[in-house]
Amino acid sequence: MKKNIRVVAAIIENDHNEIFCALRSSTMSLPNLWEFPGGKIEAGERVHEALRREISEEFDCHIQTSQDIFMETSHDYDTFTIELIAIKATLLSQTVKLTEHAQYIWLKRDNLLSLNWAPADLPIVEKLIQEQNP
Ligand SMILES: Nc1nc2c([nH]c(=O)n2[C@H]2C[C@H](O)[C@@H](COP(=O)(O)OP(=O)(O)OP(=O)(O)O)O2)c(=O)[nH]1
Repeated sequence: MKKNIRVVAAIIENDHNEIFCALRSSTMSLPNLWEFPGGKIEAGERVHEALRREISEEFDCHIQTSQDIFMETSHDYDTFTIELIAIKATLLSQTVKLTEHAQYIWLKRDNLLSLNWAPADLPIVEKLIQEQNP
């Protein structure tokens, strides 16, 4: 049976309505694909707590998370099934430092589909675009 992983990801939006997108590096799993930053929820960890920890580890910065879950989606990859939980957030820090990712970019919703996203993220991207063009 395939492994099931629970991953939490942040939809970080700035004052210009741009969203933070992160490029997985060539040495990470799902290399060279774009994602919403986050990572696996550890045993016994609360979802929001896991998200703040992952963002701090991967981008050396702090976020404020929304209480609500924006979207929960699941996707079957070849070797595992992902349950992906997306939560909106804002950046509290002035700077972001990449510790694992290859790159990041702030994009308006209209431009999100120009990136090559991890397949599990596409329903989230689509919901974000619909939010603006209901
Ligand atoms: N963080 C994140 N991971 C995603 C997204 N979409 C998606 O398919 N994934 C996949 C990529 C990875 O296979 C998995 C998350 O694992 P990870 O490697 O980023 O998490 P982690 O930092 O906890 O992992 P680890 O290296 O400590 O084992 O979920 C997304 O939007 N954000």
